[in-house]
Amino acid sequence: MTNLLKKLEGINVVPVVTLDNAKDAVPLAIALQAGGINAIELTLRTEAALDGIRAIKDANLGILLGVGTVINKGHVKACAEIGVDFIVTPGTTPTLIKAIAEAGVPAIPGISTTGEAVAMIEAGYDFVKFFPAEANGGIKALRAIGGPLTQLKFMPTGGINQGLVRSYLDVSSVVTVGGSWVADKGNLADKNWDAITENAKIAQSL
Ligand SMILES: O=C[C@H](O)COP(=O)(O)O
Ligand SMILES: CC(=O)C(=O)O
Repeated sequence: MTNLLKKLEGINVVPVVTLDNAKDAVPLAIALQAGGINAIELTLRTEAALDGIRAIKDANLGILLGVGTVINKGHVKACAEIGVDFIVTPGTTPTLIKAIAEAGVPAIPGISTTGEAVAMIEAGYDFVKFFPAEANGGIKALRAIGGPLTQLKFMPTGGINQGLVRSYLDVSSVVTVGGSWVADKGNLADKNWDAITENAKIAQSL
């Protein structure tokens, strides 16, 4: 997983996006890249998601292509077939982690407790998602969970906004944070790519 971690270092925020229209995927990815963010996490929460993910893959933009809300074997298989760069899970079960291992796709498994974090260390991971970060106690909880687990790096996600990013990035175990505000629903619906580029620039400057 170290490779993936290295690729995400220096990216302040991985935009988490739930697409309603697959046709928006490529212009969105280009808008993020124009703002200096070379990664995206598209969630598998809509019908449009897989077509959007395929469109970004086929466009060969060089953006780090992540897929979120991966919660079953079918999702993992689809990600492996498309050849995405990484999988993100909101939470992780033994069945799911086995499917991910068998598919051989890099992943950032979601955890919210110390026990789950230890289970991911057991499974061979050194980089996990802390989700839902703010609802789970935010930075205070993240520091407490990570305290004894010095080998673990984190991508906190959930409830993190522009004002909170810097304080998360200042935690030494945090590599990057996930958040939906960079490519928010309003700007996506309006196809306001310039506004999304501007949000990305701001996120990268924090
Ligand atoms: O499900 C929530 C997303 O992963 C992150 O969204 P949020 O940044 O709006 O909390
Ligand atoms: C929350 C998130 O990033 C996911 O659904 O995987």
